[in-house]
Order: sequence, then C-alpha cells, then structure tokens
Amino acid sequence: MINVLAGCRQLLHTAWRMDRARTVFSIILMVCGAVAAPLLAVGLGWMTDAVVGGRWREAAWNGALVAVLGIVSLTFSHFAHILYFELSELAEIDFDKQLIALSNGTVGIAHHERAEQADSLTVLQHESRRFRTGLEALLNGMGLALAMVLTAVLLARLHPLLLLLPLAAIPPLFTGRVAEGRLDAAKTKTAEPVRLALNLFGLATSSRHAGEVRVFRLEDELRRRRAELWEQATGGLHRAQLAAAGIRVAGQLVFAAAYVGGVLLILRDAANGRHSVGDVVLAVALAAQVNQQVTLAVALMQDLQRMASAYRRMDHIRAAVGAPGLAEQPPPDRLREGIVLSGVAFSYPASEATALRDVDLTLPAGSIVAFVGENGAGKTTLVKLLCGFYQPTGGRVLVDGVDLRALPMPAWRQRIAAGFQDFVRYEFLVQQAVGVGDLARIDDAGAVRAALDRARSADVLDHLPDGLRSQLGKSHADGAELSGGQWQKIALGRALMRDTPLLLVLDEPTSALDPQAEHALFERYAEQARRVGETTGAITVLVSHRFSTVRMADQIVVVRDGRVAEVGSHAELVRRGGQYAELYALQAQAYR
Ligand SMILES: Nc1ncnc2c1ncn2[C@@H]1O[C@H](COP(=O)(O)OP(=O)(O)OP(=O)(O)O)[C@@H](O)[C@H]1O
Repeated sequence: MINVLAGCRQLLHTAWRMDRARTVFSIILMVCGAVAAPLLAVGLGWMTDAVVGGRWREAAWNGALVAVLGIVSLTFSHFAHILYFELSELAEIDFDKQLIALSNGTVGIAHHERAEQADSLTVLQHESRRFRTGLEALLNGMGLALAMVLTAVLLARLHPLLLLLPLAAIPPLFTGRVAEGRLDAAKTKTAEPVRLALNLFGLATSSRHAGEVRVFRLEDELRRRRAELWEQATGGLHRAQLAAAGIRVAGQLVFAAAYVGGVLLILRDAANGRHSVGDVVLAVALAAQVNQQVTLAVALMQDLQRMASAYRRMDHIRAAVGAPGLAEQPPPDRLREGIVLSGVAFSYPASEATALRDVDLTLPAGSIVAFVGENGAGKTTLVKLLCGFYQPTGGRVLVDGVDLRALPMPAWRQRIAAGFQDFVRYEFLVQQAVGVGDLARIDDAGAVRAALDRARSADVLDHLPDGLRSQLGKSHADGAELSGGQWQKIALGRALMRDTPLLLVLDEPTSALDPQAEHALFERYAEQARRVGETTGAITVLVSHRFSTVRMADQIVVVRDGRVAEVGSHAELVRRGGQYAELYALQAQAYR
C-alpha cells in the first residue's frame, strides 16, 4: 500500500510538472463524474417517493436532476479522458526518457551485465504503457475514492449493517494484490528466457546476420532454441496467470455474498414498513454501484500496483546505477602527467573470473600506447576501465593524479574520442553518422570532412551518390548499404571528430581494413597525434593485432591473462626477446 501511495505521489508529481492546468481540470472533471453516480441513486430514490406519493411536480424536478447527474456521470470522465490523454503520453515519454537515461547511466554499463538489473530493465522496457494507464488509474481512483465515501455514508443512513458492504471489498483488494505479486514474480522469473528469446529472434531476422545464419544453416536451430525459451517463459507466465485468476475469484465471491445479503436486508425492512419504496430503489442502486466500485477499485489497484512496481524497479536500478563516485572535479584542460593504473584489478559483474589483476601501468601524457596480446587477454577490458564504463574492483585509475571516480563521468566522456571494434552502424546521413562523434558540430560539413580526411576515409564518399548528404542503411528505401570496411571507415571518421580529446581510444577500429591501409592510416595518424599530444597531452590508446601498426606506438603494453607482461618501445621489446619479440617475428615471417 505504501508503495502504491509513493508511486501515486511520483506520478502526480510528474503530471503536475508536465502541465498544471490540465492536471487540475482533469482531477475536477474526474471527481465530478465519479460522485455524480451515487448522487444519481439519491435522486432516483426521491423521484420514486414523489411518484408513489403523487407529488408530480417534485417528481419532475427530481427526474430532471437524475437526467443531469446521468449526463455528468457519463460524460465528465470522457472529457477528462480527452484532457489527460496528452498528459498520459507525456508521462509515458517522461518514463521512457528516464529509462534511456538509466540504461545509459552516466557512471557505467555494469548494470547491463548484472542479471538482476538486466532483468529489471527488460521488464521496464515493456512497462512504459503502465505510466499511461497508471495516470488514468490515479485520476479515476481519486474520483472513485470520493464516490465510495459518499456511497458508504448513504448506505449507513439506510442501515448500519450495509456499511459492511464496502468492507466486503477488502478481500478482493487483498486477493488482487496477492495475485499481482504472483504475476510480478513470474514476470521477473521469466525475464531471462524472454530476453534470450528476443536475442535469438534478432539473430534470426536481422539482415546483418543473414549470411552467417544461412551458411551454417542455423534457421532451424535458432527457431528450435527460441521456441524452447518461449515455451519456458510462456509456460511459467501461463501458470502464474491461472493461479492469479483463481486467487482473484475467491476474493470476488466474498463480496458477491455480502451484496446479496445487503439487498435482502433492506427488502425485509421495507416489507416491515421501516423504509419507503424510494429507499429500496436507493439501496438497490447503491449496492449495484458498490459492486461496480469494488470491481473498478480492484482493477485500478492493479494498475496502480503495476505502476508502483515499475517505479520501484526504476528506483532499484537507479540506486544501483547511480552510485555517483567520490566527488565532482572537472577533468583537466590538458594532461600534464598522464594516466596511471595503480594495482588495478577487475572482474565483470556477472562473472567469477578475474579479467585483470595487479595492473600497474603509466600512460604518459602525449603518448601513443598500443595494447597487444592474445584474444581474451584483457586489452578491451583495460580500455573500458579507462573510459569509465566500469570501475576497477581493486586499485585505482588516476588521471593526472586524480582518481577517475572523482571525475564527473559525462565531463570525462566529453573528452574521450573512441572507435570500438563493435562499432555502431548508424543508419543516418553520412554527415550525421560521422558528425555524432562530436554532437555540437554534427552539422558542420567542414569538420566532418576533416575528420574523414584524418581517418583516411574520405574515399567512402566517392561511392555515394550525394556525398555527405547520402542516406546510409537498408532501413531506408533509398539508403546505401556499405561494405564492412566502409562502415568501419565511417566509424573511424566519427572517432576522430572531437579535436581536443584527452584520451583517444582506437580498439581494433581498422580490423576490416587491409594491413597496408591500416599501416598507412596510422603512420599519418601518429604524426598528427604526436603534434596534438604535445599541446593537449592527449593520449592515444590503440588496440591492434597487427604488429606493423603496433610498432609505431611510443609504448607497447603486452597483456597476458589479465596482467601486464611487458612494457616498452618496439625496439626495447624486440631487444628483450620476450613474448612480443616472438609474436612480432612470427607475424613478420608470415608477411614475408
Ligand atoms: N562483458 C563481459 N562479461 C564477462 N566477462 C567478460 C566480458 N567481456 C570480456 N570478458 C572476459 O574478460 C576477459 C578479457 O576480455 P577482453 O575483451 O578484455 O579481451 P581482449 O584482450 O580485448 O580480447 P580480443 O583480442 O579477443 O578482443 C576474457 O576472458 C573475457 O571472456
């Protein structure tokens, strides 16, 4: 109950924030529409007594009153609906906004990987409509609460025992709550198979994976796996729904018995002459309304409970996501010392294994640092810690001596430029697909062209009909589809959009380019990076498996099993004759 009240308060606050006048008018209309119904029953009783007593004039006035109240009861909630419809949409958009903000929480991405929070996010993604129905339920509920009080007073005046009638509403409310709890638990339990099934559905239907799925003839396998997961999820939900329906019916039966008893009581009193015919009409009409009120209250309560539990989930994720770090200290304008990793250890949230351990490393300001190592060694994990996607589980990452946790993440990310191996294919205009790398200059054609030049990617434009204004992606009827390498060039241009980053991360952003192209690109890039590095202290972190590229770096870090195995320049490492020298020789031999 407390949760529901807290949810209602939050929702009302959202509506108030969105549009005060609309909120107030909606409430007034809802309340008038709701209390009109019990007053109508009173009017009916008066009219009946006037007719029975032959007071025709009074009966006519009462008839007119009943008609007006009937119209108010039928239409006001409709007018309110028109008013709050937009308000509900705004509440839904507001919720979506909050959810997007939470999914991309400023501190990190760890919450996507903790099963419990990932499940909550999955449920919430399907839950945004709850806020629309939640607001409707809240406004209806306010009117209904008043109508119920009025009805209770009127019933008590007829016979005190009739007060038990609204009390009989408690069992259905209680069983409704229990049933909702069961459904909610089932939804959380089935969120994982639902998420996995959706993932398989995406795999089976996306054009991006179509080639591989066909070559390996995976259609049936994916379908089978998805069907199994779906069955698992729907089976669990179905059983919970059946159980919930049974629990609800039990509560409703208690009320039905009380209703029949109440009507019989007034009929008996009328037969003994203690009540007028009008009182019987009033009692029957009110008792029928209590029945409707209870049914509506149970339904509204369910909506409000769902909305409250969506808020609760959101608060839960917010609490987990929003651990705000130590303090708010802006990142430096330029790096003077560099970035130091001191005793860094890290395990992914959902994993027992240690991805990094005992990492002590200095990335000097203005340098180009390459991370090399076998697959799964921990290179990308290091990059993720530098970007602040995760916080180390041990040790610290220091930026010019300041713990990264003390820097506000949005400000730090503003000073990072990045090209990732799993880059995004934005199906935008070329200008925008590159320009999102620096949103402030997304429409600046000169800046976009310069970034493409820096990335040696301007040749992509040669194949496109409208240059920078060309539409990318198959989702658009006139969109151009690019090759893997061309998409990568767009991503590389995007990575080089920001011109004063403190950290530039290139995590295998050129794996789809041929080795010569990658080599040429980095040769040119390294020259510029050193020049820029001298003035801003920017550090370039490069992850690559190609040693012809890696050798250009000022410092090469060999990562093995989550540890730093070797550090030095190409010449130093070759001289040392360790793992780097061995791998370099192997690759050089292969190219020869
Ligand atoms: N999201 C994740 N959750 C759990 N474990 C992960 C996750 N991402 C990576 N790992 C694990 O962390 C370890 C290091 O992975 P990482 O991606 O850093 O390797 P890498 O050196 O970049 O490899 P590659 O060269 O293949 O890209 C691996 O054992 C991997 O299985």
